[in-house]
Amino acid sequence: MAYTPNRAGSDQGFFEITRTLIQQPDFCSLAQVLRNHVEQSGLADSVNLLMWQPDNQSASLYSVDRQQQAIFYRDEASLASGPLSHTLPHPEALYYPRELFQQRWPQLSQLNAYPAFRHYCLLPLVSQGKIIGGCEFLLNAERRWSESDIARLQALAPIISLGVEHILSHRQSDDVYAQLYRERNDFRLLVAITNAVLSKLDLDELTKEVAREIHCNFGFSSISLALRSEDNPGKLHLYSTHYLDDSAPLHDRTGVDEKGTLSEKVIKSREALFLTLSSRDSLAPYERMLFELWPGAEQTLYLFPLIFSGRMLGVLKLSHPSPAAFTGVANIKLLRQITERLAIAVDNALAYQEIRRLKERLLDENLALTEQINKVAGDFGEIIGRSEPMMAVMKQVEMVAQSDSTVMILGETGTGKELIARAIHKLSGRNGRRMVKLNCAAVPAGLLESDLFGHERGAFTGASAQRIGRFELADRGTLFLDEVGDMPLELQPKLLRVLQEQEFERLGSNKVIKTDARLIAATNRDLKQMVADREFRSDLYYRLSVFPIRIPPLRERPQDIPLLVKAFTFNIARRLGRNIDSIPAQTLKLLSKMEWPGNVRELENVIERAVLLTRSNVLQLSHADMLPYPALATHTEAQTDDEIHGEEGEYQRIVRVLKESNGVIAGPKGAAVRLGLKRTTLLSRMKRLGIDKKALL
Ligand SMILES: Nc1ncnc2c1ncn2[C@@H]1O[C@H](COP(=O)(O)OP(=O)(O)OP(=O)(O)O)[C@@H](O)[C@H]1O
Repeated sequence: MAYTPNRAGSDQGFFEITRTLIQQPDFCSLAQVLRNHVEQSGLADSVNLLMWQPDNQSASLYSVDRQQQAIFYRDEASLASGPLSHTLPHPEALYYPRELFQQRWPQLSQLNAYPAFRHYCLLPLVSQGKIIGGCEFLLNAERRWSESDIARLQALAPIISLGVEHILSHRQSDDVYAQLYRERNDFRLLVAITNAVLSKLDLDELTKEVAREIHCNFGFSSISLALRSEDNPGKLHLYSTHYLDDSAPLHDRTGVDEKGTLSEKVIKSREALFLTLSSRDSLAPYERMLFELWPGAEQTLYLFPLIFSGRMLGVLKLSHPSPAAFTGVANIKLLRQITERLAIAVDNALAYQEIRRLKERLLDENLALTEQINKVAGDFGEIIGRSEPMMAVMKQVEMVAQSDSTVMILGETGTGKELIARAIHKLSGRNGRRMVKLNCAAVPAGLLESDLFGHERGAFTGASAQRIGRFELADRGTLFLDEVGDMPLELQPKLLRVLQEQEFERLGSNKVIKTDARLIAATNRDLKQMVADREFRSDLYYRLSVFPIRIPPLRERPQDIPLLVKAFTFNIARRLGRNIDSIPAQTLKLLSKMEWPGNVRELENVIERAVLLTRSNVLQLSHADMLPYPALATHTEAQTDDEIHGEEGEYQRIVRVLKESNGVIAGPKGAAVRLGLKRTTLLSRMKRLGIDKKALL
């Protein structure tokens, strides 16, 4: 039907309105322009645009009121079942007087879009043969629409349809563009995150990097990775980053029980979990931290399971202190994709961590083995001694070896405490594993703790790599703590805890490590006195002294000396490629009469010197070699250790030998060898007695 110009009547008006209608960017402005037009031309008092969505069988309404305020109803069920539903099967104009409209659609009549009117007309809007909606005209006048009015309204309908088509195609291309733009950004982000995470093999670095990317791209303020512990089932290792301050995020690493946490729910269900919490009450203690960091705020949480190859590795937990704006399906989808990549990276990092741990363990094992092999070779493999006191010691060794009891070996320096410790280990059921040794006097106090318990990377300045402690190395074997009397007081409670609970933590870690190491301790100091002087904890003393074995000094068993001299001579001669097959009886007698302050080690040193100087097959020991050693006969058996080696005597002896050796401590001519002491023992004694070598020279 041809358009009849409005009352002012002109083709110009028709072109104007056509141009205006098809230029509108959205439905509201289209409704506004239409209303102005029909009002001015007296065709109607208001206009509603109804848009039909066939996908979900719903309709939306766009309109403006008299004050030009937009009116919009989306998906109103009453719209879809209103007059529009009648034009869908028969695309024809519908007319109703008010009374009938109100009667049939009382609900619609309540809406702002249907103010007072007398006559109602609905024209279908058609595009490419399909109904895309309808245009409602409301007239609030006594008069009804004339034939020519209806003709003009009907001529308007296809132009309105064009306007709607124009808006829809624009909207579609905008949607397509937005979709493409979003997909491109998502893809970029995925590539960036994948590159970032896959290049990080260290879990700390990996989690920091992931947190940074997620914070920058999604605005989450708290990002945590809760990883299940392989060694401790039921425990979670947490790596968290909190963005209270963008330039200085707070990194936190801790271990918690899995039970009762939100992560536990996700781990069990293997499903993501989204929730908003307004109170901390239902949360596990560590999860409450969010409410402490952001007091008074609600927390929106997103938890995604980290699954790789069907294996549940843990949970990625994201939170934000207000109802967040990331509930869009696309963002959730993107976060899921990020989580999938993160799971691969976490699996890689865990595998790398394991390889590094095994490598370190292997290195440490090799070192320990070499140490052990050297030691065994130097020990001649057996304990020499037929004297009564030594036989008693051997009996005690046999008795205690098979049990797992802690043993305390007491005795002066060089009496063979380490040898006895090795014998206990060899005779025990643990002999298939190693005996690990730690000399508490040889390690600086500050390093002793990490030597014993190990440390994590970064636990303290200089801890550039993770280290396994001696307790871990000695697992299922034996740990020999030599010079235990030199253990710093502050470290003693930790040792006591391991003895009581068989567990400890590495420095810088909360992970509890179980140990099944049997402990053998040794000391040449008077621990009882140290307890009285409060230099040694009494609880530790009693715990260590479950089974004490005292090794008698050589002067209490001179009858062992000939045996020792023979064994040392032949073994040393063989080692040095010398052929010595006899020792003069006189020499043996002389040696048996000497007092050996450094005990067996000192005797061994003297024999080694003698073997080196011997030019025949008979051991030659010059008188001069014996000069530094006082004869045993000068002391009676009743004399105590302290009387013979009192602090004063020991002090003078060390000072004298230090002077004689020009302050040289180590080496064949050093003071340690001459005193029959280990270098470390001499150094710790000098420290204890306040001897400053520099002041002597
Ligand atoms: N009964 C023994 N038979 C054979 N060799 C022995 C005996 N006792 C000690 N030795 C030797 O003497 C040296 C010192 O022994 P060991 O290191 O066991 O003594 P120690 O009491 O642990 O010394 P320290 O108090 O200085 O730690 C070692 O070379 C060891 O082989």
